Amino acid sequence: MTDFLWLYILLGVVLVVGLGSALVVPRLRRGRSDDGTTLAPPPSDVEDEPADAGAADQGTGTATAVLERPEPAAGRMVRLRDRLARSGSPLGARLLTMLSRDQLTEDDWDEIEETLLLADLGTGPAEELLESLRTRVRVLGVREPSAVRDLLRDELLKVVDPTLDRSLALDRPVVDGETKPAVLLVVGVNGTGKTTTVGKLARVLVAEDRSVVLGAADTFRAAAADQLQTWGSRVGVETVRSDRDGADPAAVAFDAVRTGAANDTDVVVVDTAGRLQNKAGLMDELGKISRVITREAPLSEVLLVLDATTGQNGMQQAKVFSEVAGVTGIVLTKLDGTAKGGIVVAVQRELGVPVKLVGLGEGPDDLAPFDAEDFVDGILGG
Ligand SMILES: Nc1nc2c(ncn2[C@@H]2O[C@H](COP(=O)(O)OP(=O)(O)OP(=O)(O)O)[C@@H](O)[C@H]2O)c(=O)[nH]1
Repeated sequence: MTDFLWLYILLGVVLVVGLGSALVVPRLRRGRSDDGTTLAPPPSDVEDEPADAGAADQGTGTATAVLERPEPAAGRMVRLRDRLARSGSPLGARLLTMLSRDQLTEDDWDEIEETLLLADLGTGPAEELLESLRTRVRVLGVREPSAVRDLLRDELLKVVDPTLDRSLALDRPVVDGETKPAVLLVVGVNGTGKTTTVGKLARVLVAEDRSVVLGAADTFRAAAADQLQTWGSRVGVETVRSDRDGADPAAVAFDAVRTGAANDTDVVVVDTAGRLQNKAGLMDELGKISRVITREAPLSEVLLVLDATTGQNGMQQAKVFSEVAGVTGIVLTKLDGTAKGGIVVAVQRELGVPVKLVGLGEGPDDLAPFDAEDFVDGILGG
């Protein structure tokens, strides 16, 4: 009898332990997401599937008690005027002074050309602008300051090109009858302001009442994911990330898009490290990220972030990124820190894609949709 009693106790213990682990283990496997979303590994039949696909962890960062209300994005470019004025003698002011001289000699025209080149406009657009100005000044004989200003405004506007479509592609694509999020991939050399731009862009989208998920696929710099999560949590936006240093960026990007699709999110914005070790390495990394993302949803935009203060020097790297990543739009950051606005024109010409957004400072709402007229008025200074 005593022998049977021990047997019953043993059976009871086995049952309790078995039941407990059946309930607890799956919960642990779901990661630390507190909104119930599960981690989503990429399809296993993929030949270039990331080694640690599905390893991304999710930090919702939505627990912040008071969410910030980002400003509407419209009209932000007006700030450019003040910022440019503070960053040194604006291009426009110098040109206006020269063009208003009584008799414009060859030396004056040389000086004007030099000013345009120093402003990073690039040789082609600078010559074009100069030619046009020379003809119109000769024909019209304008000297009166307001007429000179109008003329210069006109010509600058032409080279900046107000006809380009600068809107972000945010329409949600439909794949096999399912509406997916619009996916924006953000690439560029480290230090140009990618992570900050993704954070600011989340705010622009939230201000437009869109739901957003951020993907912290810059797994190279450990602090980048924290930085992004902080940006997101301030406006109630979820950040999908990995807590493991050096995790596969493609896996994190995939998980972010999967999470966005599962939650019926409008836009997923993916930050990348994009370190320019060499062209082949970069092609490998960005190629893998976009291939893995497109298994879940097509890429709506590939935005290249460029630092305006690096001017023509940044152009070579920009070209490599544009060749490798199929860039659809440019974000020009730190425009507040340079008097050389000409880079807007040069980069559009070189890469053949429009500047869509500009960074005008370090403040959370210092990212503006690019507007050609506001930009020209900004560099003309008033
Ligand atoms: N003045 C100014 N500073 C900016 C702007 N955009 C970004 N920054 C600053 O540029 C610095 C670098 O920004 P990050 O966003 O960390 O750059 P990143 O490209 O993500 O860098 P990695 O993560 O190393 O690749 C930060 O100090 C930003 O505040 C801008 O439009 N104007």
